[in-house]
Amino acid sequence: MGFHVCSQALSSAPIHHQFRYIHSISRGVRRAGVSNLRAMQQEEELKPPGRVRVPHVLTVAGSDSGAGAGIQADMKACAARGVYCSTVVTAVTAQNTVGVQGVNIVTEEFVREQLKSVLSDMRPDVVKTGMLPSPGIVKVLCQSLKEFQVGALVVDPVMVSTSGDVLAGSSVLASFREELLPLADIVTPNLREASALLGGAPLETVADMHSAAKSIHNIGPRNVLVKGGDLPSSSDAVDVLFDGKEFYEFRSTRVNTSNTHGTGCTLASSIAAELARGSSVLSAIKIAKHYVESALDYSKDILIGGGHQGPFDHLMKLKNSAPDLCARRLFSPNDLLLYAVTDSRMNKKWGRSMRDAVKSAIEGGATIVQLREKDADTRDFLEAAKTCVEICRSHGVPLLINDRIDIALACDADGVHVGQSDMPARVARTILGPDKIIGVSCKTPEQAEKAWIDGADYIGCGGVYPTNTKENNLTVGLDGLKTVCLESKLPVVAIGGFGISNVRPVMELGVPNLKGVAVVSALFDRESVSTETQNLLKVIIGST
Ligand SMILES: Cc1ncc(COP(=O)(O)OP(=O)(O)O)c(N)n1
Ligand SMILES: Cc1nc(C(=O)O)sc1CCOP(=O)(O)O
Ligand SMILES: [Mg+2]
Repeated sequence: MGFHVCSQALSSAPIHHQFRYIHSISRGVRRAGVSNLRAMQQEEELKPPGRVRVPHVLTVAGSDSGAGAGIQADMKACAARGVYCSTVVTAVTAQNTVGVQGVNIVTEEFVREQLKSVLSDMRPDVVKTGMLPSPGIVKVLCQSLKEFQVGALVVDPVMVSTSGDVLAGSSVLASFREELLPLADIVTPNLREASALLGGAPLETVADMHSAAKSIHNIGPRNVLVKGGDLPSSSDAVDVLFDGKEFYEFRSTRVNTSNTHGTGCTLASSIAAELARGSSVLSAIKIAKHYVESALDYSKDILIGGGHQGPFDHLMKLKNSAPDLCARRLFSPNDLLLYAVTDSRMNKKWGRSMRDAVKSAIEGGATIVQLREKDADTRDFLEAAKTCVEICRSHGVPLLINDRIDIALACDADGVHVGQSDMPARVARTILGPDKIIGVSCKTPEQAEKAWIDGADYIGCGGVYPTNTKENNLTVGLDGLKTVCLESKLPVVAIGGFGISNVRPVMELGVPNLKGVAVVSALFDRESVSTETQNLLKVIIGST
């Protein structure tokens, strides 16, 4: 299959070079009688200018109607790892979290047709196999792989589902041994599959796994990963890799969850995805294992189905929309009512930590918080921000970071606030994705229009009154605020010089877009942040 040579030769090359090279090598090998170099040149010439090749895995597997395993798991894993995934369906199963209720095997002719469609045109970098339910289908696959060579072949020798149902009978075993495994760059049996491939002797210890990996390697695959997730004698999950020379052990703490349906498919397709991205076999396994563990850990408390083995969340996003599991919720313009903006200098002056400042503001009734820490050390800022995220989330109050998109991402804040000379909102939106809150400072209707086009959620308009908190800040006054509010398509929070004595006229402007006031010194340059917040909130509520 050619992958082994590539990975050895390129292990120290930068990842994007490795990726380009794997494409070139695999294309080169495909053309019999043409030198690799010539084929590589032709390949580059064939690529239309300005178009980018993307890593691509073809999965040849069965469909799982419950979507925890099989083709569906492979597609989600590849999507999560940033790799395109095409599919050849070998069987359609009726399946849920209880078990497999039915299997409908696709004809050999139609599997061949699917393989030809994908391999002749779309040229996947890596083929990954899962459920191959008949010796005839294994034969068709092996013939196609010889006709259309690919960069690497990952074989997950699926035989029995996690619920204990047989997905490939013993007749398939001989085809695996004689035809498929000799073509594989890596095969990933679990304990039962490894035992079945070797004639049925049970594997009970890590030493048994070592000798099984070696024996399976003798059948022909370049690498054998025996997965020890079910090993009764170990409290850790141990997987053993044998590459023909060395053994490697991958140990990880078991995730305490029953949501493990599809872990085998996911690990194999994640390995395939990493190989397609240009990783060596060893790195691909490491990255894939880490990814599967993170997804299992994220999903350990999700509930889908009534059976004893649930699916997990490959994209680690489902809980964002489950209000009972996560206090995070979508942005509402009413969150802007009393917007507390912290200030590192004021915290220092009053001997307050960022955490205590945020906690007090929330206790006083702040409806949204922004960490505006202009001279905080990055590491300290990140640590404090993580604590503030926890506090805010436990109170259902959104937390935004001023200016620093990196800190917002690292602490998983709810969003950012950026000004006219900070990172453009359009770029921040691309980096942060659709779910985060983005606010933009605007002094004019034109800036407000641009913020809307760029995908912001709200604008901050000021300085309404003069302020000592921000140097050289242009004041727009109540009239400027009103003009911006009337033109803005986004909700507006007013900022600059607000306190108990002057907040009422702003709230009484009577423009529907104006949703609240953002305040720094009147809350944080005071002895009791919670009392000041409470008192200001009373005035705001009283005037709305
Ligand atoms: C709610 C809100 N509005 C405006 C600002 C000011 O942001 P910016 O113009 O980027 O200035 P700095 O705060 O970075 O000095 C804000 N922070 N919050
Ligand atoms: C951070 C900030 N931005 C402003 C703007 O006009 O965009 S005014 C300002 C400072 C607001 O502080 P205080 O509440 O202490 O006046
Ligand atoms: Mg800024």
